[in-house]
Amino acid sequence: MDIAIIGANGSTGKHMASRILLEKLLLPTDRLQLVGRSTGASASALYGFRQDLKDAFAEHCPIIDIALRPEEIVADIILMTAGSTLHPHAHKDKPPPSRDELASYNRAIAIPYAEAIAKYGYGHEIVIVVTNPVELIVQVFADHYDRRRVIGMGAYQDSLRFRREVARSINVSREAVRAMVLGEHGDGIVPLWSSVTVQGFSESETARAIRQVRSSTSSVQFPETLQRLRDEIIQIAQSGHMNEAFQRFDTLPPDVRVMVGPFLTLFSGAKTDIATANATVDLVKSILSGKDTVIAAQVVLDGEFLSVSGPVGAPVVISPKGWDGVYPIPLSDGEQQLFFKAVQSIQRKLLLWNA
Ligand SMILES: NC(=O)c1ccc[n+]([C@@H]2O[C@H](COP(=O)([O-])OP(=O)(O)OC[C@H]3O[C@@H](n4cnc5c(N)ncnc54)[C@H](O)[C@@H]3O)[C@@H](O)[C@H]2O)c1
Repeated sequence: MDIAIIGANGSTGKHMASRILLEKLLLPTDRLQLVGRSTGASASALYGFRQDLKDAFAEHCPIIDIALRPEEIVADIILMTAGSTLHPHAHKDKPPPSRDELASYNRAIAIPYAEAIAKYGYGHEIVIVVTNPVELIVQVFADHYDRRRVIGMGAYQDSLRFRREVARSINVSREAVRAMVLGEHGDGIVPLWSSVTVQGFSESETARAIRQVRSSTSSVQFPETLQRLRDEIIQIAQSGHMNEAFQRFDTLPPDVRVMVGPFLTLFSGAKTDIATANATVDLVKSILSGKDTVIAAQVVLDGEFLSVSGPVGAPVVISPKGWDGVYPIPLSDGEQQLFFKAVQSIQRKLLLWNA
């Protein structure tokens, strides 16, 4: 089993590499490939990073290889995390960060990798996309390669966050909560309250707990609530009271915290790289386990879920072969409306970004 990390010199890539070695996911005969650019800082820094990894994990290190061209990638699982990231605009006169800003830059980075994997790869690689905007980059890879082997991380991580935030609000452990977030990894997230189950709670106890912590009575009202509460938090953060902003954040409803949490983290000047790397490696572990698992992830659909075509966060069954099919999870009317709105929003953006 070989794993390649495209963008290994970046902060998310580095955390992924270190966690993969820490968890001993690879045997000494397996290979971890660190992929960077032949120009720029990674051309030399990756050699130093490899040395640091060897130093840290000497006893159980796999072969660590460096690739500085897309066509040199050889791996069974490819983690795509190269690209520009959101920068905080923690200033009143500047607009909040937008995923749109990243699109054309990151699309141009992804295309040569997608082309090279299609041309030189084994044909069985699984590509996990972390780079944002995740729907666009998933589409880029699926345009060149088997769409069933391209999985975007956004909805997976949003679902983990949703589970954690629901658990925190109702005072149980995250492991006790099952829940999914579909739609867009961004403003068009669709938290599925109808999918929430809590271990040890009856249906009526779960419904009561949800009523107490949910942001809006219906999913359709969620975007408006999210916008209003995010604006409030931004205002507090922009006035320089970061501690107060995080304190107010803690009182927000769980579905709103899913979106505002990473936003506020970036706004504070920190990054979401550790959580993202951890979630990505968890997904790799799920794939390696060989068991069919249902997750939410960005995939390119061809009518399999609610007759939608194109990239969107959907419930899929993953296995070592990629995503085998969708899991037909029922959505409430409001959730379905929100989901279709997210699909339209993604498609509008893709038209713009691909023009
Ligand atoms: N899905 C999520 O929840 C999530 C969370 C965090 C970051 N991200 C995304 O992951 C990406 C990386 O984020 P980061 O914080 O690690 O950024 P970073 O700037 O720390 O790292 C990006 C790395 O990509 C490398 N790179 C640029 N062009 C390249 C190329 N052509 N080939 C190989 N490497 C190249 C850069 O040298 C850099 O090392 C961003 O697009 C970011 O938006 C997604």
